[in-house]
Amino acid sequence: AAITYEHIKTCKQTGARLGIVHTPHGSFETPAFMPVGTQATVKTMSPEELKEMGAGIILGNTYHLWLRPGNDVIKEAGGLHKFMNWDRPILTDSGGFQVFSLSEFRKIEEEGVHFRHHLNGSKLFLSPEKAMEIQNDLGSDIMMAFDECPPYPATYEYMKASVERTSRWAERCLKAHARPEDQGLFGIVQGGEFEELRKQSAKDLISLDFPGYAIGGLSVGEPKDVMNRALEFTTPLLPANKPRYLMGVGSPDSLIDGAIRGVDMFDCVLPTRIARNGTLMTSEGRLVVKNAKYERDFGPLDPNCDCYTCKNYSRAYIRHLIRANETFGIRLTSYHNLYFLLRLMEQIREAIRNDRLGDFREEFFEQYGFN
Ligand SMILES: CC#C[C@H]1NC(N)=Nc2cc3[nH]c(NC)nc3cc21
Repeated sequence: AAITYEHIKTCKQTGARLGIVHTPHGSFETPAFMPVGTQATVKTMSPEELKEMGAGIILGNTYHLWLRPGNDVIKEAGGLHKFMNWDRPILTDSGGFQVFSLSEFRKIEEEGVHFRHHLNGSKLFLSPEKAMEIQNDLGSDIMMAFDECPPYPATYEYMKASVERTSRWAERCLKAHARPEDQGLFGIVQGGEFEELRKQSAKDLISLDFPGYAIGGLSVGEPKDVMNRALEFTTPLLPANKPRYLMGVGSPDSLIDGAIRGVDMFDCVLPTRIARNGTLMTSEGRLVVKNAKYERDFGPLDPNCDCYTCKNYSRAYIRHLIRANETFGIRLTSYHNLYFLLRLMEQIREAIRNDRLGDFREEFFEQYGFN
């Protein structure tokens, strides 16, 4: 099989698990954070820098790469790994969420989704089969099924119909998947905050025997306790011998709380997105480097960080670059934020090894300033 999960151990203090996911482009330890490279680049970072900071796997987006430069161009380049010079694992999302979050006037039918191009308004159509064809062309190690992404919040009736369609589409994805021996296809469990529907969705997808399962429909604006509760009744439904991927998550506290609830894989645009306006994740909480109080602060962004940015540059210098709109400033802040989250995942894995993730949560929340 293209994707296999090796369970190492479960934390004695929490439900968190330490594991390794094996893919055709190498293996990565879990719980893992996946930097997002939507348009075939993790914004401003080189592959060498991503490796240096310990990124084991990165994410690409079917929707964006289909529209530009086109999956045909990337296929001709020899696939996304060659095109972007990244020889480690790549996971691609299927486009379902981007249609829901980027495009208007979408019309959902059994066949697929009709919508407008989010930049030039031209008419577009995505279906389970089309999403499989694009990801097969991209050659990602992990592909996502094409799911129907309901708005948040949604009524029970709407969500029920949506879950049933997502299950029918998952079956169509499996049938259309050209090279299961080279690329692993993950099903996406839906159902919002309704336990019955999460159970139904999980049951339908498990019967199709995917090599891994994503939990969709979260990190779409719901309160954190709603997300945590949904995780508590969803992750136990999923097979223990396969990876569990929580899509679109997240902030440091959500990564810890997701790992505690048995999640193995995460992705989020947060680190690079907030880096672009000079907001940094540090061991003492968030820091907005443009703030005047850093004008003559010649210390590192984070005194407890040993990343390239924190070892070589000061808050004052980075504040100056960001205010002067110098690209190097965004590179330094992006590098630090990605490093911060990747190091947090290493600390979570270490805490699981030592059966103390609950204690680590207390220490981290106290220092970072979470309630
Ligand atoms: C409804 C639904 C759903 C999921 N379906 C697919 N294909 N991708 C996702 C990406 C996400 N990103 C975030 N938050 C940033 N939540 C996500 C959820 C999904």
